[in-house]
Amino acid sequence: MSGVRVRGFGWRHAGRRDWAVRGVDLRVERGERVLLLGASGAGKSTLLAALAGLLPEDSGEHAGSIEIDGRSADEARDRVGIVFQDPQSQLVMARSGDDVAFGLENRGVAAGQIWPRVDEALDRVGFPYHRDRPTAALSGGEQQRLALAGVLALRPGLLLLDEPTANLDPAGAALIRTALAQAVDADTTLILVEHRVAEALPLVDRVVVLEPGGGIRADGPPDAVFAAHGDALAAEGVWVPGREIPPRRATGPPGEVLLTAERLGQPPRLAATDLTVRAGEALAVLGPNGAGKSTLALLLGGLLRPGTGRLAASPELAGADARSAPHRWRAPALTRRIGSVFQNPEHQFVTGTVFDELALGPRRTGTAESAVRDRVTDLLSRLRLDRLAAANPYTLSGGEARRLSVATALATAPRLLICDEPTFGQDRRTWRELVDLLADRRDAGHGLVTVTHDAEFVAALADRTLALEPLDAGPVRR
Ligand SMILES: Nc1ncnc2c1ncn2[C@@H]1O[C@H](COP(=O)(O)OP(=O)(O)OP(=O)(O)O)[C@@H](O)[C@H]1O
Ligand SMILES: Nc1ncnc2c1ncn2[C@@H]1O[C@H](COP(=O)(O)OP(=O)(O)OP(=O)(O)O)[C@@H](O)[C@H]1O
Repeated sequence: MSGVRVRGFGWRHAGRRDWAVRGVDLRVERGERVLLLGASGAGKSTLLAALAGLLPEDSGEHAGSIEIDGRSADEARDRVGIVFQDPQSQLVMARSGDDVAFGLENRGVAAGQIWPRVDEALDRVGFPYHRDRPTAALSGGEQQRLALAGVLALRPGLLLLDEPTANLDPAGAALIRTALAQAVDADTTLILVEHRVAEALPLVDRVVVLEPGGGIRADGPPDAVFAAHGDALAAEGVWVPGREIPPRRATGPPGEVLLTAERLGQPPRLAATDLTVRAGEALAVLGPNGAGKSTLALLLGGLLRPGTGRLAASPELAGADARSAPHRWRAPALTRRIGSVFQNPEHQFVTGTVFDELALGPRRTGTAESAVRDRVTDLLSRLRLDRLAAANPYTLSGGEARRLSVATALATAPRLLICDEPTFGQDRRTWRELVDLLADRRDAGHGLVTVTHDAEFVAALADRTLALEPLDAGPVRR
């Protein structure tokens, strides 16, 4: 028997009342290519982790069974390759090439084959550096390419990918799709989780939709699934291809200047950049992986001291503060003036519950407790996080964690909000809710800077764009 057999499978994470997945029956034959869909929190990542044998018994309660090529998921681990939603959590070695080689060594690949396979995999994903590049000096998109190279090098029989192109620029995402199409041969089974359905469709021949709360909502060839269930799936949050997304343009002209950057740079991560940020305007920062977008976000957010050039806040943003450079402001003043959402939400949380995480900023800036409660309750409900108020932030799904990090930055009602990839990993419904929330802030006169690869987000919300040029890393030597 070959392929994947899931029978009555369920999993309830320790500490949670609700089952993350339940009653799932699924058969996937060897060589099939499946797109696994479902609303944020429907249990897609949990099911992938179960298939990869990565849900330890003591971390939750389990029902039903999983078999891969006739073996349990635990026993079949050497046939499976998985790329997690957060690629950084997967990188273990200090040097990029060693990270890919590590997996091959673990699986007993002959020594003479290891480095040729490492270099081939790095080429396939367009990794732009020599294999000695430190993993700590990679941008988000570069980390994602490396995590993919690590898995493709293994040539696994079952390939499990959780949002593998979410951090990539459009050219990088297209390259990865080509690499995947080549890697997935008749002997390889692919199960792909990807909210952006249109981009994933060329890679798959079947769509399986998880029903939040249990079971499978729809299963079959993509055209048939969307023809039969398109309206219902769109209403539940699935990105059904071909549906219009109404834009949210600014309702008035931009207001006062909040920040001015002149020749602002951070060699070698960001070349000298000029820009102004205004109140009542949504500015989108675009550019290829590694161009310095996240570095610019940290600089504008006052979280990194400028390497070169100058960054100054206007009196409109700095108030009576004599210091105009945001990195010189004390923490409470900075939090009130500028909110930052990092690229990796899971590195940002500091308290034990979702509620406390949201309350932290307002409490630190001296807001009265009753006002804190009102504000937190409002954000929880707008971002569909109410049922998770008591959950530990580190146990959230990818999409839930992303929404929490945006809500956290908004909780102090800062005049300026800087977001690094705010919409990554969102289903269509939560994406819309995030866009509306950010648009409301802009229309209320707040400034908004977003770093993004999300073309739909730019089309829906951005009033102005700034495209960073690629940094010239020179030709790659392997
Ligand atoms: N380690 C954990 N401990 C407790 N609960 C968890 C844990 N991991 C996930 N959950 C919960 O299980 C549910 C399913 O999460 P999962 O990550 O599988 O969803 P998902 O469909 O992949 O969502 P997304 O599209 O947002 O990434 C969510 O409600 C989440 O909060
Ligand atoms: N700690 C670091 N030390 C040295 N170089 C770094 C460090 N972090 C990132 N870099 C490099 O700086 C450049 C800019 O990184 P940054 O994360 O700002 O890019 P980005 O445009 O946000 O990329 P992505 O779209 O992939 O997220 C990249 O070439 C990256 O390899």
